Amino acid sequence: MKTFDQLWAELSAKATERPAGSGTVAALDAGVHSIGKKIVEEAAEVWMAAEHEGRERTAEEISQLIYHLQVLMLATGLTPEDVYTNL
Ligand SMILES: N=c1c2ncn([C@@H]3O[C@H](COP(=O)(O)OP(=O)(O)OP(=O)(O)O)[C@@H](O)[C@H]3O)c2ncn1[C@@H]1O[C@H](COP(=O)(O)O)[C@@H](O)[C@H]1O
Repeated sequence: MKTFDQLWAELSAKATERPAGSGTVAALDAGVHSIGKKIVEEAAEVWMAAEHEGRERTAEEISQLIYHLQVLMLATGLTPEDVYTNL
C-alpha cells in the first residue's frame, strides 16, 4: 500500500533515473497526448466500476486514474503543491 505522496516520490525518481522496463518512463516518452487518452480511458473505467462493479473494483480503477494523473503532472512539470493550491 502507498499514499498519493509516496507514489509521487516514486514516479518522480523514475522520471529522473529512467530505469529500464519502467512503464512510467515509457508513458512519459509517449507524451501528453498519449497520457491524456489514458486518463480519459481510466476515468470511464472508474465511472463504469462505480455504477456496475462494486467498491473494490471502483477503488482499483481510482488508483489507476490517480497513477495516470500523476504521470501527466510529471509530463507537464506540475507538482502536488500546484494542485493542492486549488483544492
Ligand atoms: N500504480 C501504478 C499503475 N496504475 C496503473 N498503471 C498502468 O495502467 C495500466 C492499467 O491500465 P488498464 O486498466 O487499461 O489495464 P491494461 O489494459 O492491462 O493495460 P494497458 O494494456 O492499457 O497498458 C497498467 O497496465 C499500468 O501500465 C500503473 N503503472 C504503475 N503503477 C505504479 O507505479 C510505480 C512505477 O511503475 P513503473 O514505472 O512501471 O516501474 C509502481 O509502484 C507501480 O505499482
